[in-house]
Amino acid sequence: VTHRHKWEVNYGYKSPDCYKKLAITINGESPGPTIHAQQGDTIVVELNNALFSENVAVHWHGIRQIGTPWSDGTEAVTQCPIMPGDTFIYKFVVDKSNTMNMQAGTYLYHAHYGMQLTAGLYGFIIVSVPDGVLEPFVYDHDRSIILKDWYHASTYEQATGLSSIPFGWVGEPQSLLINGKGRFNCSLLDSSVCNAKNPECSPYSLTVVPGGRYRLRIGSLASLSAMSFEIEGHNMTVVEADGNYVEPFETKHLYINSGETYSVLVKADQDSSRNYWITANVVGRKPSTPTGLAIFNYYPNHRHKKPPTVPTTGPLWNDTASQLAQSRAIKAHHDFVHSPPPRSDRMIVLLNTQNKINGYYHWSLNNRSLTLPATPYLISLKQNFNGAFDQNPPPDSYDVENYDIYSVHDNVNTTSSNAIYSIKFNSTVDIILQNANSMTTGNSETHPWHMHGHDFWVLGFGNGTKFDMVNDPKGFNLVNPIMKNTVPLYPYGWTALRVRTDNPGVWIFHCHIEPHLFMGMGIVFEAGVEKVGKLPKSIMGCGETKRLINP
Ligand SMILES: O=C1O[C@H]([C@@H](O)CO)C(O)=C1O
Repeated sequence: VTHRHKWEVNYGYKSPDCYKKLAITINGESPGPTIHAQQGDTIVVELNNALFSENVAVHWHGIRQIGTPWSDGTEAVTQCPIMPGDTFIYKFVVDKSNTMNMQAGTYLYHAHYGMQLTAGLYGFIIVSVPDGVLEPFVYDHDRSIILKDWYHASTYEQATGLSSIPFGWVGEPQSLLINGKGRFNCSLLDSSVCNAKNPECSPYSLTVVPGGRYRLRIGSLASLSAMSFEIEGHNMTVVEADGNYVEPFETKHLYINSGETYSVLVKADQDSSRNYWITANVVGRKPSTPTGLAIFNYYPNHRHKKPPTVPTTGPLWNDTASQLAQSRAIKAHHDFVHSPPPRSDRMIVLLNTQNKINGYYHWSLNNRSLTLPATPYLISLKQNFNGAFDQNPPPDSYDVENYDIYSVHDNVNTTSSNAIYSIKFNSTVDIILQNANSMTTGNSETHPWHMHGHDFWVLGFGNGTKFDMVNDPKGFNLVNPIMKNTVPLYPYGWTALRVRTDNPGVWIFHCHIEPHLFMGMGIVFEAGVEKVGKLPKSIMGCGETKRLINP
């Protein structure tokens, strides 16, 4: 089955939290329309860029693009950006089987150009199982909630601040949006700018029937904030993470980072004469954003009847131990374990640092801060445009013995680079993400890392630098690790991943905090690019690819 969508991407004034702001919309909406499909279906999105002054590209987050690496939607990596006025057709399967698993589940889409995710270009992709296939859990109703943090400053000002001297950090968001709705305190502002009576910012209300069993799909496309999510008085049973079935576990708070999706089961089994708060709170960074609010509405109470209670503020923002405990509790469902290969062919250790290059703030991996080339890597590699990017590969590790991750370093050897890793096709690679102190004394931040084109096994998390995969594999879960596409790296800690490079193409692996990616926090790798079929002309038109279209 093929699902065809026509999207017009355009500017629009939106007031999701009552404050009127210039946003980037799809067919007039932010969040954009949800894409629904069954596993194995084909999605076609005909995207017209109606932004008169900027390019666009859209990434299908969690969809592996097996056989269609040019549809990954990553500007400068897999395609030239879509220019103003142009129409581009994305076409891909959700999800073709590879050697390991099929992927029914919960996915996302969002802009992958500049900071257009922050401007509001985001939404859900929901892939259901084929008819007759059973999932390892039951529910009566399927609902979804997308989380976002929201800024009032324009993303152009933010991007300019990030790339200026003095550095202008984006700061904490003004609001948290639940299904595109939040509430900013308008009392000090003119009603033409901030109107508390605007129906656009009435809270999202999820109506449930008493006794009903709900599958709630929760995804976050925050620009910055990790959040804890809670439904007052109701426990949640986690059953899916990033499109993979989880050994069920119960929790009161769900921690969710940007780029992650979860499905939880919730039973509407509480006192049905009232409504309950749904809350989202910032964790991982010191919050200065009010709680995001929505209503868990028991039918037949009025949808907007206020719960009689004070909204929950969630767990302490800096209770890293409980966030780590939840990450560790996520295991593959016992009937859906895809065991990782017992050993790897290569290990890449990535030291995450914040540093300055020529006075500008950057984020770097092993002293390389990613800059993107004018010609997309996928095309350069297929066409042997060797001059299009730096041909010296970045380092596989850093000075593990001597680098003190607990102190501030100048990292004076750091450079901006568009070099990439070349990894053997169909090999097994371990990636150790190693956190460190930022440029602020006593501070290390949480970074959600997202990989394109692959799910990886999450082998383990720890504090400090003692990951020691070779000598102490005891600390790693090789029995029932969950596969994910996005995983957190906690302050002063490490996260260990294993991945099979079984998807020919060029892929980015990056921090999903949009300003951090903007500041260079990612790596690009190539595997099996010689196996990629003929590239469509539609991805070309920029940099050195101009001569391919007009020889
Ligand atoms: O990249 C960042 O910069 C600021 C701060 O470190 C410097 O202002 C911050 O909190 C980040 O996450």
